[in-house]
Amino acid sequence: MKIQAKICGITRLEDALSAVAYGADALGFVFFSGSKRFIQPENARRIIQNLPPFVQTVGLFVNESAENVQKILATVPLTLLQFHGDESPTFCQQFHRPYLKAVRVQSTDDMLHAFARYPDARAILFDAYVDGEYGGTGHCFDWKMLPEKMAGHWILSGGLNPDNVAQALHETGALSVDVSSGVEESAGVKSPEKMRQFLFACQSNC
Ligand SMILES: O=C(O)c1ccccc1N[C@@H]1O[C@H](COP(=O)(O)O)[C@@H](O)[C@H]1O
Repeated sequence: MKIQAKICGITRLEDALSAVAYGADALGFVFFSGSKRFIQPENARRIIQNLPPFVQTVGLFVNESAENVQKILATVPLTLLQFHGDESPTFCQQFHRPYLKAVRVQSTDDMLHAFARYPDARAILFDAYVDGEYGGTGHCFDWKMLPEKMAGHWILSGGLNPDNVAQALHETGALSVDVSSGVEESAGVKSPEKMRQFLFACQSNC
């Protein structure tokens, strides 16, 4: 099975085009003003307009107001929403768009409950729990916490990088991965070489 990979925290067109050239399936745009990777909606729109048509464009939100999410949706052609805060199922559903719900994992139960709580999510994304942070931390969680059987589609995230992604895929059996800080040169600036190595490791895992 082909591994699907998302590169998150895109802020520059050249990084987006490199990620796509190296085989990324999805690009993430962070609309959370508390992030070092925050992008203005107009800039995200300009980047997306220059992408080939079949690349998924993911808008990442953290406890944003519904009004602001709607405003961003009116400006930016997003194909998927990623809710990475404490959003309720009702909140996530109201936009009538496919969405991912992120869970910052502290236990196996957290993961199992997420599928029951967000039954209409396209996938549940498992990220590391870091006190006081919402994501993009570069920390892994203990992959041994992953349950034997998942109740739906899921995405492995948190602290992945070119050096550990092959091992992560091997140990967890994940079919989809998401990475942000592990393929950067500096916050919000991606490294073409790290993205190439990361995506090559994913493709070699088929
Ligand atoms: O990337 C961010 O800045 C960010 C901010 C707030 C919430 C989530 C964020 N990114 C997501 O975090 C995970 C893990 O990132 P990393 O690879 O450990 O740096 C990933 O799913 C990003 O989409």
